[in-house]
Amino acid sequence: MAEPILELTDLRKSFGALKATDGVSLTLLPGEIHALIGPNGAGKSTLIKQIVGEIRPDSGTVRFMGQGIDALDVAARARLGLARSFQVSQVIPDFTVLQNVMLAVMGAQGRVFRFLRPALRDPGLTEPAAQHLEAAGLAGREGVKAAALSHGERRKLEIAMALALQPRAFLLDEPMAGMGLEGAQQLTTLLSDLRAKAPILLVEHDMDAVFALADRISVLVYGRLIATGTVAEIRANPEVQRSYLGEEA
Ligand SMILES: Nc1ncnc2c1ncn2[C@@H]1O[C@H](COP(=O)(O)OP(=O)(O)OP(=O)(O)O)[C@@H](O)[C@H]1O
Repeated sequence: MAEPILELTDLRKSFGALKATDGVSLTLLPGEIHALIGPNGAGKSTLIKQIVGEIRPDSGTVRFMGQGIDALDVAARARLGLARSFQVSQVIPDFTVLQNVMLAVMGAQGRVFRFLRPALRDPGLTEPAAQHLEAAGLAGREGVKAAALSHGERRKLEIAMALALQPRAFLLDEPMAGMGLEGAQQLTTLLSDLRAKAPILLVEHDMDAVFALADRISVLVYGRLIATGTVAEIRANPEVQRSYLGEEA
């Protein structure tokens, strides 16, 4: 089997008496979408925060691209290529779509410009930014102010900005939240293509999207993984049915 891009081993995190993460081990393999599902309060966000470095686990390890990253802070993990999207958004509403992605490229290149205006004409920024916009399905919208984008287009802009980091893994926290049916379908297609660039750990409540996209699904309940498997395996798992899917499956 291919080496995992991301590997969690026996992670544990308690808040007082509450075990928010209770011995979680999982892998994210090259090219896959691995969905993490579970009821509200199961500990999905707490797990993501331990991966990106916002919360220190009480015990257990996180390895990324074959390297232990437990000692690294959020910025150092991001520089290694761990891209988290959709929860914290740094889109600048008054800047155009292209300019927003250019700023992301600038940040990723670690370049510092004395004056912003000439920098925003620099082909070293415009060209990669235009490519990321195309990959995110926003070609033709470069000159529009970010504030004027629809909700779905804004998600695409966030994907383009995440692509600027040249990520080795995407951590996506509820990308479908607030999307209409059509927007959710478009985003599903986009995410499906995105896995070729980097594998995706997808936290999502929209089960249509999860079943359409996931190569594997892990189910978290009260901080514990109760199952990991393919869509068919998870749908057929009686414990998952009882604990989470219920009538949705
Ligand atoms: N900083 C904190 N201090 C104390 N308790 C916390 C803290 N963060 C999370 N919790 C608790 O840990 C548990 C897991 O929360 P978490 O937000 O990770 O769940 P979740 O699966 O992401 O939920 P949702 O699907 O609603 O976003 C919850 O009971 C929550 O109240």
